[in-house]
Amino acid sequence: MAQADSRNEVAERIGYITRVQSFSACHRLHSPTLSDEVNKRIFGKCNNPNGHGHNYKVEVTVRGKIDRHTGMVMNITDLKQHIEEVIMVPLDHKNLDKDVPYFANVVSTTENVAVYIWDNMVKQLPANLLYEVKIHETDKNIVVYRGE
Ligand SMILES: Nc1nc2c(c(=O)[nH]1)N=C([C@H](O)[C@H](O)COP(=O)(O)OP(=O)(O)OP(=O)(O)O)CN2
Ligand SMILES: [Zn+2]
Repeated sequence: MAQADSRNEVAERIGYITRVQSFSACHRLHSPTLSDEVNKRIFGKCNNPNGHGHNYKVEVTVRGKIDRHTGMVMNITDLKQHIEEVIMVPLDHKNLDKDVPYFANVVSTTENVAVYIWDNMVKQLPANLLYEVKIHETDKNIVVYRGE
Protein backbone atom coordinates (compact mmCIF):
# COMPACT_ATOMS: atom_id res chain seq x y z
CA MET A 1 0.00 0.00 0.00
CA ALA A 2 2.82 2.39 0.92
CA GLN A 3 4.46 1.65 -2.43
CA ALA A 4 1.32 2.58 -4.36
CA ASP A 5 1.02 5.82 -2.42
CA SER A 6 4.59 6.90 -3.15
CA ARG A 7 4.12 6.08 -6.83
CA ASN A 8 1.05 8.27 -6.96
CA GLU A 9 3.14 11.24 -5.89
CA VAL A 10 5.76 10.81 -8.64
CA ALA A 11 3.56 9.39 -11.09
CA GLU A 12 3.53 8.86 -14.68
CA ARG A 13 1.27 5.95 -15.34
CA ILE A 14 0.78 4.32 -18.72
CA GLY A 15 -2.60 3.01 -19.77
CA TYR A 16 -3.98 1.12 -22.75
CA ILE A 17 -7.42 1.73 -24.24
CA THR A 18 -9.04 -0.60 -26.74
CA ARG A 19 -12.09 0.28 -28.78
CA VAL A 20 -13.85 -2.49 -30.70
CA GLN A 21 -15.58 -1.90 -34.02
CA SER A 22 -17.24 -4.36 -36.41
CA PHE A 23 -17.68 -3.91 -40.12
CA SER A 24 -18.89 -6.07 -43.00
CA ALA A 25 -17.13 -6.31 -46.32
CA CYS A 26 -16.45 -8.68 -49.17
CA HIS A 27 -13.20 -9.40 -50.96
CA ARG A 28 -11.26 -11.80 -53.11
CA LEU A 29 -7.71 -12.90 -52.40
CA HIS A 30 -5.93 -12.40 -55.72
CA SER A 31 -2.47 -11.02 -56.38
CA PRO A 32 -1.94 -9.08 -59.62
CA THR A 33 1.73 -10.07 -59.53
CA LEU A 34 0.92 -13.79 -59.75
CA SER A 35 -0.66 -15.85 -62.55
CA ASP A 36 -4.27 -16.99 -62.30
CA GLU A 37 -3.04 -20.54 -61.79
CA VAL A 38 -0.71 -19.61 -58.94
CA ASN A 39 -3.38 -17.41 -57.36
CA LYS A 40 -5.78 -20.36 -57.41
CA ARG A 41 -3.19 -22.66 -55.88
CA ILE A 42 -2.20 -20.26 -53.10
CA PHE A 43 -5.54 -18.76 -52.16
CA GLY A 44 -7.83 -21.71 -53.00
CA LYS A 45 -11.51 -21.01 -52.24
CA CYS A 46 -10.61 -17.44 -51.23
CA ASN A 47 -9.63 -16.81 -54.88
CA ASN A 48 -13.23 -17.41 -56.02
CA PRO A 49 -13.76 -14.79 -58.78
CA ASN A 50 -17.02 -13.54 -57.26
CA GLY A 51 -15.51 -13.12 -53.81
CA HIS A 52 -16.81 -13.86 -50.34
CA GLY A 53 -17.70 -11.84 -47.25
CA HIS A 54 -16.70 -11.38 -43.63
CA ASN A 55 -18.01 -9.70 -40.52
CA TYR A 56 -14.69 -8.25 -39.42
CA LYS A 57 -14.11 -7.22 -35.82
CA VAL A 58 -11.34 -4.67 -35.30
CA GLU A 59 -9.72 -3.79 -31.96
CA VAL A 60 -7.84 -0.48 -32.01
CA THR A 61 -5.55 -0.01 -29.01
CA VAL A 62 -3.85 3.22 -27.95
CA ARG A 63 -1.14 3.47 -25.30
CA GLY A 64 -0.12 6.57 -23.41
CA LYS A 65 0.20 8.54 -20.22
CA ILE A 66 -2.90 8.74 -18.05
CA ASP A 67 -3.29 12.50 -17.76
CA ARG A 68 -3.38 13.43 -14.09
CA HIS A 69 -6.02 16.10 -14.64
CA THR A 70 -8.41 14.33 -17.02
CA GLY A 71 -7.70 10.76 -15.89
CA MET A 72 -7.63 9.72 -19.55
CA VAL A 73 -5.04 8.41 -22.03
CA MET A 74 -7.32 9.95 -24.63
CA ASN A 75 -11.01 10.65 -24.82
CA ILE A 76 -12.74 7.53 -26.14
CA THR A 77 -15.28 9.78 -27.82
CA ASP A 78 -12.45 11.11 -30.01
CA LEU A 79 -11.13 7.61 -30.67
CA LYS A 80 -14.63 6.58 -31.72
CA GLN A 81 -14.76 9.43 -34.24
CA HIS A 82 -11.36 8.46 -35.74
CA ILE A 83 -12.55 4.86 -36.06
CA GLU A 84 -15.68 6.04 -37.85
CA GLU A 85 -13.59 7.97 -40.38
CA VAL A 86 -10.81 5.42 -40.86
CA ILE A 87 -12.77 2.16 -40.71
CA MET A 88 -16.50 2.60 -41.09
CA VAL A 89 -16.73 5.21 -43.84
CA PRO A 90 -14.24 3.62 -46.25
CA LEU A 91 -14.69 -0.11 -45.44
CA ASP A 92 -18.15 -0.95 -44.08
CA HIS A 93 -20.47 -2.66 -46.58
CA LYS A 94 -17.84 -2.31 -49.27
CA ASN A 95 -16.10 -4.55 -51.74
CA LEU A 96 -12.56 -4.02 -50.46
CA ASP A 97 -10.91 -4.73 -53.81
CA LYS A 98 -13.22 -2.60 -55.93
CA ASP A 99 -14.37 0.19 -53.61
CA VAL A 100 -11.15 0.95 -51.75
CA PRO A 101 -8.45 2.33 -54.09
CA TYR A 102 -5.67 1.13 -51.74
CA PHE A 103 -6.57 -2.49 -52.53
CA ALA A 104 -6.60 -2.09 -56.30
CA ASN A 105 -3.05 -3.46 -56.36
CA VAL A 106 -2.65 -4.71 -52.79
CA VAL A 107 -4.05 -8.14 -51.86
CA SER A 108 -6.87 -7.69 -49.36
CA THR A 109 -5.54 -10.13 -46.77
CA THR A 110 -6.32 -9.34 -43.18
CA GLU A 111 -2.65 -8.45 -42.68
CA ASN A 112 -2.97 -5.78 -45.35
CA VAL A 113 -6.33 -4.56 -44.01
CA ALA A 114 -4.58 -4.11 -40.64
CA VAL A 115 -1.75 -2.15 -42.31
CA TYR A 116 -4.32 0.02 -44.13
CA ILE A 117 -6.12 0.79 -40.87
CA TRP A 118 -2.84 1.45 -39.02
CA ASP A 119 -1.49 3.80 -41.70
CA ASN A 120 -4.67 5.86 -41.76
CA MET A 121 -5.29 5.83 -38.01
CA VAL A 122 -1.73 6.92 -37.24
CA LYS A 123 -2.26 10.03 -39.39
CA GLN A 124 -5.25 11.07 -37.27
CA LEU A 125 -4.04 10.32 -33.75
CA PRO A 126 -1.55 12.32 -31.66
CA ALA A 127 2.05 11.12 -32.17
CA ASN A 128 3.09 7.79 -30.61
CA LEU A 129 -0.39 6.97 -29.30
CA LEU A 130 -1.45 4.13 -31.58
CA TYR A 131 -0.28 0.82 -30.15
CA GLU A 132 -2.03 -2.01 -31.98
CA VAL A 133 -4.59 -2.90 -34.61
CA LYS A 134 -6.06 -6.37 -34.13
CA ILE A 135 -8.52 -7.80 -36.66
CA HIS A 136 -10.71 -10.84 -36.23
CA GLU A 137 -11.45 -11.83 -39.83
CA THR A 138 -13.39 -14.83 -38.54
CA ASP A 139 -13.78 -16.27 -35.05
CA LYS A 140 -10.66 -18.33 -35.74
CA ASN A 141 -8.46 -16.03 -37.85
CA ILE A 142 -6.93 -13.10 -35.97
CA VAL A 143 -4.22 -10.71 -37.18
CA VAL A 144 -2.23 -8.19 -35.13
CA TYR A 145 -0.25 -5.26 -36.56
CA ARG A 146 1.84 -2.85 -34.47
CA GLY A 147 3.34 -0.63 -37.14
CA GLU A 148 6.62 -2.55 -37.46
N1 LIG B 1 -2.44 -15.12 -43.94
C1 LIG B 1 -3.72 -15.09 -44.35
N2 LIG B 1 -4.28 -16.20 -44.80
C2 LIG B 1 -5.57 -16.17 -45.19
C3 LIG B 1 -6.31 -14.99 -45.13
C4 LIG B 1 -5.67 -13.82 -44.66
O1 LIG B 1 -6.25 -12.72 -44.62
N3 LIG B 1 -4.39 -13.91 -44.28
N4 LIG B 1 -7.61 -14.99 -45.51
C5 LIG B 1 -8.21 -16.06 -45.95
C6 LIG B 1 -9.62 -15.96 -46.42
O2 LIG B 1 -9.98 -14.62 -46.64
C7 LIG B 1 -10.71 -16.72 -45.81
O3 LIG B 1 -11.91 -16.04 -45.88
C8 LIG B 1 -10.54 -17.39 -44.53
O4 LIG B 1 -11.66 -18.23 -44.46
P1 LIG B 1 -11.74 -19.63 -43.78
O5 LIG B 1 -10.43 -20.32 -43.81
O6 LIG B 1 -12.88 -20.31 -44.39
O7 LIG B 1 -12.09 -19.15 -42.32
P2 LIG B 1 -12.08 -20.00 -41.05
O8 LIG B 1 -10.67 -20.41 -40.75
O9 LIG B 1 -12.72 -19.25 -39.95
O10 LIG B 1 -13.00 -21.20 -41.47
P3 LIG B 1 -13.02 -22.73 -41.11
O11 LIG B 1 -13.29 -23.38 -42.41
O12 LIG B 1 -14.10 -22.88 -40.12
O13 LIG B 1 -11.68 -23.13 -40.54
C9 LIG B 1 -7.50 -17.35 -46.08
N5 LIG B 1 -6.16 -17.31 -45.66
ZN1 LIG C 1 -11.74 -13.71 -46.79
